Amino acid sequence: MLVLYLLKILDMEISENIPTKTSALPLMEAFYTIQGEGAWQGHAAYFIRLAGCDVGCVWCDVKESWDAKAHPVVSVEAIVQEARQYPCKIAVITGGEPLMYDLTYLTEELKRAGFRTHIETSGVYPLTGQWDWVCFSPKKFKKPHESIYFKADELKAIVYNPSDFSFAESFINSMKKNCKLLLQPEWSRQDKMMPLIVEYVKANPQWQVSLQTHKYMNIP
Ligand SMILES: C[S@@+](CC[C@H](N)C(=O)[O-])C[C@H]1O[C@@H](n2cnc3c(N)ncnc32)[C@H](O)[C@@H]1O
Ligand SMILES: Nc1nc2[nH]cc(C(=O)O)c2c(=O)[nH]1
Ligand code: SF4
Ligand SMILES: [Mg+2]
Repeated sequence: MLVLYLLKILDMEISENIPTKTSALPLMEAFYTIQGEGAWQGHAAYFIRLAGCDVGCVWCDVKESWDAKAHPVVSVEAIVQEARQYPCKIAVITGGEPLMYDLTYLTEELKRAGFRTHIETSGVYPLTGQWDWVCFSPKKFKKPHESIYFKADELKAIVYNPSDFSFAESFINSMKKNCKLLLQPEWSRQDKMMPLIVEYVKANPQWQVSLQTHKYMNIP
C-alpha cells in the first residue's frame, strides 16, 4: 500500500515536470524551395530542418545536422511566423531526425497557419504530430519504431548497394495498402545503382523511381 502511494506521488511529480508541449526546437535551417524527392516532387514547399540525429547513415547528405547543440533553439511561433511569408501551402519537416522531438505543437501551429504538414523521417522514434503526408525512409543503421508503419504514405528506400532491394522489400508487408513504394539512388552511387533500379522497377512495377531532383536543379 505504502509502495503504491509513493509510486503515485513520484508519478505526479514526474508528470508535473514534463512540459505539455514542445514550444521550441533546435533548427539547422529553413528554406523555401521545390520538394525534390518522392511523391510530392516538383511542388513548392517550405522546408524546416530540425537539428539532431543519432541514426548515423554513412552516406547522409546533411551530416552537419547531427549535432543538435551546434544549432540554435527557435520557438515554434518564430518558425511558423517565418514560414507564413511564403506563398506555398506545404511545410516539410525534415532534419536531422525530426521525430527526436514531440512535433504536436509545431504541426498544430503550422496547420493553424494553413499549411499542409509533411515529414521526412527514418521512423526510428515514435510518430508525434498531425501529418498530411509521412515519408518513411528506413535505414539499416537503426531499426524503425513500429508506430511508423501504419502511418507512412510513402516508403522511400535508398539504394546504396544491391542488397538494399531486399531490405526495401522487407517492409512492404507492414505498410498500409495504398502506401507509395519508391526507390531512390544514394547520390554518390547514382551511376552504379541507376541501371539496377531501372531494371528492378521494370520487373517489379509496384515500385517507382525517386530522384533527388533538387540536386540536378542546383537548388537547396
Ligand atoms: C537527410 S534525411 C532527413 C530526414 C530523416 N532523418 C530521414 O533520413 O528520413 C532526408 C532524406 O534524404 C535521404 N538521403 C539522405 N542522404 C542521401 C543520399 N546521400 N542520397 C540519397 N538520399 C539521401 C534520406 O533517406 C531521407 O529520405
Ligand atoms: N529540395 C529539396 N527536397 C528535399 N526533399 C527531401 C529533402 C530532405 O533533405 O529532407 C530535401 C531537400 O533537402 N531539398
Ligand atoms: S537518419 Fe536521416 S539525417 Fe539521420 S543520418 Fe540518416 S539520412 Fe542523415
Ligand atoms: Mg536533402
